[in-house]
Amino acid sequence: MAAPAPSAAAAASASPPALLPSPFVELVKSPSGLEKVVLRGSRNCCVEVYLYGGQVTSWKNDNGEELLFLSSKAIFKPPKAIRGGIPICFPQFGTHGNLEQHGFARNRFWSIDSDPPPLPVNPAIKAFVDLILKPSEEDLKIWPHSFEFRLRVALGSSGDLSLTSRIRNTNPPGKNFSYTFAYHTYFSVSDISEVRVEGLETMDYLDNLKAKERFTEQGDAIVFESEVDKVYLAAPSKIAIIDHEKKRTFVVTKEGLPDAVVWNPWDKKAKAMQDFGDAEYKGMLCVEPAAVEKPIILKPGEEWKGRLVLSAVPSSYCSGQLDPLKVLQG
Ligand SMILES: O=P(O)(O)OC[C@H]1O[C@@H](O)[C@H](O)[C@@H](O)[C@@H]1O
Repeated sequence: MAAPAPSAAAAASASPPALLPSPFVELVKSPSGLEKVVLRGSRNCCVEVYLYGGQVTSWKNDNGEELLFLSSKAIFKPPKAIRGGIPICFPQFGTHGNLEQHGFARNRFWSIDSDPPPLPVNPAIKAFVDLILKPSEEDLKIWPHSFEFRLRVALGSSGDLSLTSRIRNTNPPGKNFSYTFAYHTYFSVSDISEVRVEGLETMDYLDNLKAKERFTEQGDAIVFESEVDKVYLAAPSKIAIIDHEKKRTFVVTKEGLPDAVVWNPWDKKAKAMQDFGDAEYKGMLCVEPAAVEKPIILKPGEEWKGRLVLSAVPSSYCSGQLDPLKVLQG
């Protein structure tokens, strides 16, 4: 049976500076009392990751502009997941199973992993941190599987943010497990009605607003005029979110994650959420690389890897000069 994951306080007291890989990485206490790791890049580029949820809550570019949405009403206290940033949905996405919505990884305390198994060296990485989550005795009662979930959060020298998840089945022989997963990424946008998403045209999707019924998207880029909650199936590895007003394009690159969820709660649902401002739906959009339709199955000893890379590039879409294909193909 796996040892329970240490609490945040235990993680902090067991975290001398040597646990952190470089001077660009710092463990600090936030005003809420929760601990977060701060990754610093060039100029004002910076990423913040809470040990609670293993959750990225902030990603700033060179100019110090925030690129992720974090609700002004977010609650930084268990058992609620933090509303915004990049919650990790594991071992269940949404209501695709019997566990609580989006699984439990997003409201557990993760630890700093000082000695992770090696990952391929990427010279473009400026700062990174490795976190780990193992199930507690309580977790094993609700999901009876032993696992090691390692998460590397890395800030590239050009300001790219990457999240690499490695999930290993540490059950005894013969005990497979299966799970669904998502990087529930909340992007900050200037005005949702000025945003379009490219890369999901003509894709099949399950509509969560219509009892998960399957439909096919039309041929145009996706724009937003009302509540959206769709799981696009077998989506391409690159998706572009074009913010006309900000003249900024987010490029989402995903590996090992076939699906992509697109969510905006719009006005009515926004009002119903305790930890979300009534008008905040106008300034956010979730595009979530995911594995939903086909659960991932791991045998004991097997490991799965799922990766997300985010970059924010200036877009000249307003002038019609940028070829959308170039954005999508990198
Ligand atoms: O409020 P939660 O549990 O964070 O979920 C927010 C939304 O997350 C999205 O990923 C789901 O598709 C939606 O159905 C859900 O409402």
